[in-house]
Amino acid sequence: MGDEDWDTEIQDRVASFVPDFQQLDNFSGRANDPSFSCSQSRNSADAGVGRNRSQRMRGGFGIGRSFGIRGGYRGYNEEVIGGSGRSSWKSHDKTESGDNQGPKVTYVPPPPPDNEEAVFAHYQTGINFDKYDTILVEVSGLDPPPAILTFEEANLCQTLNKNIAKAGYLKLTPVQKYSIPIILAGRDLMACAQTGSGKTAAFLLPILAHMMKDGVTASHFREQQEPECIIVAPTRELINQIFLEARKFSYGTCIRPVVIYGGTQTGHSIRQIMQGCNILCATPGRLMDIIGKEKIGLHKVRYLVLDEADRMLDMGFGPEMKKLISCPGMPSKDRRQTLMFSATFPEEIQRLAGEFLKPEYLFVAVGQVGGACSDVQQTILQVSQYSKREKLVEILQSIRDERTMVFVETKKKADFIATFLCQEKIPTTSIHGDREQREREEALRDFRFGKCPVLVATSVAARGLDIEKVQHVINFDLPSTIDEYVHRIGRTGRCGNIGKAISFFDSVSDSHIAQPLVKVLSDAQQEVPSWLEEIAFSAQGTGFSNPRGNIFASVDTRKIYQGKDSMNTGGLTMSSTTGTADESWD
Ligand SMILES: Nc1ncnc2c1ncn2[C@@H]1O[C@H](COP(=O)(O)OP(=O)(O)OP(=O)(O)O)[C@@H](O)[C@H]1O
Repeated sequence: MGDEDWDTEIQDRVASFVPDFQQLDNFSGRANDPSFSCSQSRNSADAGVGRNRSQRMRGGFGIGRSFGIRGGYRGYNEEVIGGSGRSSWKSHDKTESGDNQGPKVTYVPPPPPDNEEAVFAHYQTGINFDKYDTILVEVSGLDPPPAILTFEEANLCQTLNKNIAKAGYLKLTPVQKYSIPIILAGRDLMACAQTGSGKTAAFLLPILAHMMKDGVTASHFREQQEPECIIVAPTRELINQIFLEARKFSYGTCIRPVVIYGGTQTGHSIRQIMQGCNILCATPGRLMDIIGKEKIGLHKVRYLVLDEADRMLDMGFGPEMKKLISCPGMPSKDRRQTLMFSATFPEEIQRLAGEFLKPEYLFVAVGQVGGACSDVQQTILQVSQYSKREKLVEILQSIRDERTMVFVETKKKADFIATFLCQEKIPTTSIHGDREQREREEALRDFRFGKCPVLVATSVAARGLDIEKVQHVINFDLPSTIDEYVHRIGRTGRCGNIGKAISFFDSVSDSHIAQPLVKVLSDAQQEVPSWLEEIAFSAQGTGFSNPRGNIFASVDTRKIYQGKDSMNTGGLTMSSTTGTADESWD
């Protein structure tokens, strides 16, 4: 994972997927060997694979390319922070791409299909969807509105209700039951709920309902647009997915969502915006670039949403988000509604979030904060680096063409493993930050539609992606943090469906994660192998004694820091509605 440095992507936009087959033999059993190379990954940052993992555990906003909170090193490969966005909000950059380095980006993504059937295409909820109702929910903060139990109680307008029905939504998920009334009541919110449990609709529906009630007018062609809502997410594919959800729920209304993200032609982003923009879905780099080019005015922003908020606030994107909220024209936190969603919310990130949220924001925790989705059957296998490829092939051959995501640590390795699997006659594609955006989207399409049932991915695909029928996740390499593990395995077992996650544990390189892994497994009532318990036990006293790396909160951190000056303690009371969360992670 250490190779996913943010600015390497700028330099290496034209990488093509033409793996060097001769190199494959060199790869055997030397996954972390920096000497191992591949022709399409001409990226010196890949040498970072050998970095000491402990470097990744430090926190706080910093400068440059140092490592961040919970392994949140600067930027992964998720989004290029445009040159203009780094130093000032205003762009003086005249290049099309907005990036000062690297070749001009000319990719214009194809427009999404706009026939009604395609807009509302969805997959079925699974057999465990109703079990969501038994998950404990905790709400903290002053005077929260009561949860709703049905869509009718939300009192949304007719068009929204029709769209909800066409999307196949019959019942609210827990995060929706609690978040929708909170957002409708105009409150700021930090919400944490397990992967695949409907957080996107939990913020989109009430925002759209408000906008409809307020009589937001259709925006027409203008050089500068003033959106009412800005949604940011860390990866291009995820923000595109959120845009498609926004387009679905706003279907037949005058509200116009627009998506802009890196790796595509900036001129295309500008043209999309100029045609009218009520809801702007953006990755941070492109957003700051467009603001710098004064194509977006911020005066009317009433809703600011940070999806995967812990990621958006850590070292990678935190500085950009801070810049965003201090851009000229951006309403102060008192005059906008700020909403944060994720499946994981480390304590330090919650503290940083206080800068963005009104002091009396509400905190919703569905189940255990940062807990793995209980619909994913987790298996940990002890496999050494030298046996991983063989084991992978054995597993993939036994599960045949069931859709599988294989996570690896580096971009180079993603290409090598993908090529290797193709040679083994297993149709495979790959997604990572060294691939051009066109290739990334093609890879996702090939995977989504079953042309390639195996997708080898780096952390770029770990969060948020909602792909039908992903039955398996394989961690060929375990990630450096437990939160990343939780997000990765959450690509399966979504919306009440069952999924399986298999992780290769190499006791030489993965012992740092043994303790939090044991905790996550046991919290999700999964079998914990005795060898893993032993490794976790022997790791005690080595600096990892807190199972979540000492920076994880099970609940609203305002409770822990109540009365301490450094914390945002505004309006904290407990108003647990259906039970209490497990606080043992503190
Ligand atoms: N009430 C509902 N009824 C039926 N399907 C739903 C409902 N809410 C959400 N879904 C579907 O469940 C899937 C997962 O939702 P979503 O992507 O919003 O999850 P998430 O909680 O944001 O996950 P992640 O943490 O991985 O980002 C989507 O396909 C979505 O359309």
